[in-house]
Amino acid sequence: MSTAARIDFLKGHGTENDFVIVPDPDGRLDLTAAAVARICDRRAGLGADGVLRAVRAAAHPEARAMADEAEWFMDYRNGDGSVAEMCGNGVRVFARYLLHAGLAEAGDLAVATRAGVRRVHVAKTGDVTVGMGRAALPEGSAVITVGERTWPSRNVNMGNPHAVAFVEDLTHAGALLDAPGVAPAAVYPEGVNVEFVVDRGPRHVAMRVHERGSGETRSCGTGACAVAVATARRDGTDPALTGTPVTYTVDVLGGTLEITELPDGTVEMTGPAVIVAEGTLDRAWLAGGTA
Ligand SMILES: N[C@@H](CCC[C@H](N)C(=O)O)C(=O)O
Repeated sequence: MSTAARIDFLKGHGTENDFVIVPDPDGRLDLTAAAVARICDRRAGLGADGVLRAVRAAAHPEARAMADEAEWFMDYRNGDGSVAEMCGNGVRVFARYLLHAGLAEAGDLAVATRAGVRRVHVAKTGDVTVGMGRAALPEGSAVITVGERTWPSRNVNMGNPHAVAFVEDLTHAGALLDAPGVAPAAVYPEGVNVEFVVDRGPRHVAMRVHERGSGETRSCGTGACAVAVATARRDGTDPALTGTPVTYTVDVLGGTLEITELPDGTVEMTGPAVIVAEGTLDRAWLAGGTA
């Protein structure tokens, strides 16, 4: 385990879904759930929706099997310290970080995640495109409740679980300070990210999200993919049936993402990813001290 007094970090965001990036190439850092929650605290810490620890795939037990395909593993944690399988905005920011740090060249690269290897196209500047893999549409659906209102939802898995509910007005989701009701809870034994969706125009929707482990965020990349997939089923534009790719523009509170589903069921996401700051964290503070 590394014992340096200071730990490097960077801060970045993708459509205002913000992350603290912790470079840990050799996997030496014992990044506990409590330490992640401390970093993500918006008052007493740096503030972020989640943490992206950058570890060489060969140095991480969960990623070693992917090391032939991807040099780097994105160890993603939610703001409360919990582990999640995948983060769509995170993987764009992660790729931007690799370029920024000189650890990868512009062009095509692969990133190992708990949901498998994701292929990313990243230019020197501008948007980043990620192959998000195949969406799964598991059996079972849940009813979402906020206050007096309820909606049926569509179960979409993008490596992580989503419940997509079409609503009349995004304000009906309320303040989203608490997680919406999801019943029956057994549909999502590991918890779920909940998206609320309204139409904005042809193949254009807007969403809000309450994320498992992070609360309401200003964007969720896997959530936007889940929304596009659910909307294509609703609209009858499912590429597996039409044989034609379909692209949805998904507005989130922090910007806009373009999501394309291909006839083979794979999903691509394009959107911004920026690094905004770099610094060091005090190890004693991270371990729970007040230093
Ligand atoms: N914001 C992310 C999703 C992060 C993980 C999620 N909260 C979960 O627990 O599944 C994204 O951009 O996809």
